Amino acid sequence: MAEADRITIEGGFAGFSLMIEAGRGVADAALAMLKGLAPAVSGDVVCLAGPGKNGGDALVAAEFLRRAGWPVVVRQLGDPLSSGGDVAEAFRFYRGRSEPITSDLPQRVTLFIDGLFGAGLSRPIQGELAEIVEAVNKSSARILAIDLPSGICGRTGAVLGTAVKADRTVTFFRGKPGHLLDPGRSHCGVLDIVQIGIEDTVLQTIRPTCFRNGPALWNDVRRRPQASGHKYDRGHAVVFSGPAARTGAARLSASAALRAGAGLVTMFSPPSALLVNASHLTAIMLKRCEGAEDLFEHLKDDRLNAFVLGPGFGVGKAARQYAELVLGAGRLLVLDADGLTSFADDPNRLFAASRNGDREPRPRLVLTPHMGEFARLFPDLAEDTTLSKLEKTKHASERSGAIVVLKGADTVIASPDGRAAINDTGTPWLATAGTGDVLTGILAAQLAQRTPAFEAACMSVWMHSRAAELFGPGLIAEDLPGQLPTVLTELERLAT
Ligand SMILES: NC(=O)C1=CN([C@@H]2O[C@H](COP(=O)(O)OP(=O)(O)OC[C@H]3O[C@@H](n4cnc5c(N)ncnc54)[C@H](OP(=O)(O)O)[C@@H]3O)[C@@H](O)[C@H]2O)[C@@H](O)CC1
Ligand SMILES: Nc1ncnc2c1ncn2[C@@H]1O[C@H](COP(=O)(O)OP(=O)(O)O)[C@@H](O)[C@H]1O
Ligand SMILES: [K+]
Repeated sequence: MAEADRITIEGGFAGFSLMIEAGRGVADAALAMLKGLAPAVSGDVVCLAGPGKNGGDALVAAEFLRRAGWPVVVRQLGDPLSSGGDVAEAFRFYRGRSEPITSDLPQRVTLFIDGLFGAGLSRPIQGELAEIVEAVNKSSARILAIDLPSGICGRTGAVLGTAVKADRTVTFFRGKPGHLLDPGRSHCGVLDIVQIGIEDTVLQTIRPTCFRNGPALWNDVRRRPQASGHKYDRGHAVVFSGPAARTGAARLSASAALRAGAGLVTMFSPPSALLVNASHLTAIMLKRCEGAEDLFEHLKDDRLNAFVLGPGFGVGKAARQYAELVLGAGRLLVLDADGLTSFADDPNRLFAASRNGDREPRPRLVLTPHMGEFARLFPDLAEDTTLSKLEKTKHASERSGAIVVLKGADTVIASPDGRAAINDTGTPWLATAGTGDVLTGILAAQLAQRTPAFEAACMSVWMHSRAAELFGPGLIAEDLPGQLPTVLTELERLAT
């Protein structure tokens, strides 16, 4: 954002014009929150203005709200005139009341506008400032944050000291990782991104590598059935089943793979589980697979192109051998759950198999850990409190040569080439047993259809979340595959 600012100002756009547009965007969002209320009988709109440009934005917004007839009070931290530049200009632009900030906040407040700190937060909020933030959070008034809720780190989403819990956050030009990564995400409330005169062309110079996940990122490379296509054109996905008492997870994955567009799906089952699998499967095929030799034979059919290993499989030697055989045969692999845990004692062995002597420049392995599984493969990264979830995932991807999907409410997807995406869609109803298994199947279907692995992973995470949103409350894992046709229909509509 600093670079976007710099290029824009260098191009002849005055810094204060950006601040005017930012303040106007904040005032518009405030007016939307105040809609239906009458200024004459409402409490004050209290603008908390910090010492930097975030405070400058607050002062500009205060002036627009004052002109719109609202009773505005500014509580100022520091001396804006001594800050100079755009902040001093904003202070002169504001024609209303201003007092130094203390923890003794006005009593009748309709709306707080939080312009204490934004991108310039440089240390934890402490002392009286922390008391002020807590008093704001406790008040029954609504809270609108400028750029970032004060106390949230824009790079990591972490709370530094304490942080404002906003109902709404207005940011400018593009979002920051801290808007999408927890706990920042939940402190933002509804996120509005407003345009303030920075041209999209600055992105050609900045070349961002981190994205908010969504169809714009991948819908044009999404593979779809061709008019004269054959089922083998859509790939043949394979899911490894666990033993007789643990077959459900693999079936969830397999049915999601079929629904998500794989042309064929086969379950490879140990002999003990053949009967129980057979009694549940129809369109999904079933093959006996007992040990490395069997798998080696099966891999001679090179139409089998994308594999899922892990859900319900069991931890141990078999998982390690199978993963190495599949990768060694040049196939695509989604490794999840027990498949990941099986490499906990020797993650480098997995990373070596992933790189396969670096013969293939494109990643063929996708790891889908939740934070617990991630910590088993990347303990140092998991422990490092200086790294954001985004940075942890990026480092893990670089180290392993695999696409890494670090799951959670704020799933992060990273590629060894440096690209990353943060997913902020979905619902908390996804936190239920088996939904991760469904994700592996959706992913295998995209890989089977030969979508590049990073885009395949981003797309699958988004489709999985969208399926949950469409189903709504009461979701269980079995419900997700049934929503995929609607998700695919929506994506078709977006593509045309
Ligand atoms: N990018 C864009 O396109 C545009 C950006 N704009 C706006 O600019 C904002 C960034 O402005 P900014 O760089 O002046 O930083 P900001 O967040 O106001 O804070 C810096 C001040 O806070 C202080 N301080 C920090 N932490 C502290 C703590 N814990 N406790 C106490 N003090 C602390 C810090 O002190 P220092 O670290 O220097 O000692 C410094 O004085 C951005 O968020 C957006 O709103 C728009 O105007 C339009 C275009
Ligand atoms: N609070 C949440 N909001 C949105 N998605 C969530 C939330 N909690 C979990 N998820 C998603 O649900 C899935 C859970 O996967 P996982 O933990 O592997 O469960 P399981 O092993 O039972 O299948 C992941 O895709 C994760 O991103
Ligand atoms: K703020």
